[in-house]
Amino acid sequence: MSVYTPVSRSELETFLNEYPVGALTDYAGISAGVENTNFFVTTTLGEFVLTLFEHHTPTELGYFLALMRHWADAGIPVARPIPNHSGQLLSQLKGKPAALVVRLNGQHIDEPTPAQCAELGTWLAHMHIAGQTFLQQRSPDRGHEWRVQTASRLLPRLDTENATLLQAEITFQQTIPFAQLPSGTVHADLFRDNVLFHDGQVSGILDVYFACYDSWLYDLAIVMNDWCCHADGSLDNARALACISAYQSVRPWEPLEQRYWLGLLRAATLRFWLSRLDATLNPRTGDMILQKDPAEFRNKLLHRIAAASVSVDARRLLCPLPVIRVQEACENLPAGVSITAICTDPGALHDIPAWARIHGHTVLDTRSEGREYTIVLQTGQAI
Ligand SMILES: Nc1ncnc2c1ncn2[C@@H]1O[C@H](COP(=O)(O)OP(=O)(O)OP(=O)(O)O)[C@@H](O)[C@H]1O
Ligand SMILES: N[C@@H](CCO)C(=O)O
Repeated sequence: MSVYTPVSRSELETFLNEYPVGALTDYAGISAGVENTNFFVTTTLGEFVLTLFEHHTPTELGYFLALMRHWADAGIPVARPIPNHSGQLLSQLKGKPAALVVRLNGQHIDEPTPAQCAELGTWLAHMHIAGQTFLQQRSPDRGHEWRVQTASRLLPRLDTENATLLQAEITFQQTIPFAQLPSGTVHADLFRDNVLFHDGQVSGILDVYFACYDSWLYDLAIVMNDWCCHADGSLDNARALACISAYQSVRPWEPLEQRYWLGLLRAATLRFWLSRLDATLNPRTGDMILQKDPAEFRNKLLHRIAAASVSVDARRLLCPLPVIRVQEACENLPAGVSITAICTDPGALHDIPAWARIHGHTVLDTRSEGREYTIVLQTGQAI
């Protein structure tokens, strides 16, 4: 992260006196990350990471530290928190809640291979399964409700193009039944900068501070959008397939997950577009603040939308064919695909939406321009 709260050497020495970690030899602020203040700490007995939590409550932190211990006990390579002399995992420094964890070996990977994406997909599925025996639950702090509220707060500050995109995406997101999707404890922020690799294996899963109870596949979508993309934001099929297959070899998807996968990929891009936009428009103060680019996720969202779009051009066909053409085009489509039907028959403005509603799809827009009629639908279930 960025260092929001500076810590002097003598303050750190006093803090470390409460831990069985020996005497301080060196420490340095970590510039990666955006949420908390982190330091690498070297003592006479080992290497550690000190985190000062910038906005979480002690209750939430109790959840995160207990989860780290739970996942570590289950063999997941997360950093194990160190108890102080009183047996507490959570302490205080500079008036902020603070914790000391073991520093893990390994390096971040900028350009993962399909094999590394598969390795990560496997670990993510194991984390989801291990999470089933973790009995505490925490609501998502960047979940659907947050996305809707944040969008409405930021919309007036966006230019027309971005505002139109954001508004349309929020409308689409309302069609996803988030509460019905198979859910459990998820990491919710498993980007490349939160994973360490050593000798081709995952050696560290870091930064569980967005972990919560949410849709498992949304967690995989977050991974996919960071690990399996080309520079332009489009998905790299080889990496995406490797990651999904490895995940499913441990935990196969349920039918509802198959159906809403495309929508969850979009939800996961929207989440990070919004959080980065928010951080840009409402910056926090501190030293070494790292600001991540919102446009990266706006572009990813555009690619996910385009990948989930079908256009039906029925302009040369006669009434009542537009509905049949839409039906044909939609055959076997999963939910979350947007269908734009263009026709010259004014009856299509009524017939296509009526057909769509019967089949559980959502009509996003109907408009007419001269003698051309456009209907935009969102599939809500396999047709
Ligand atoms: N236990 C650890 N072992 C090794 N390196 C670590 C450890 N914890 C953190 N780091 C390093 O510090 C960086 C920042 O940590 P972390 O991701 O937890 O910060 P954050 O501010 O919460 O970040 P984010 O922006 O990802 O939410 C990591 O990317 C990693 O390089
Ligand atoms: N991983 C996030 C930052 C922390 O939530 C991002 O890249 O925007």
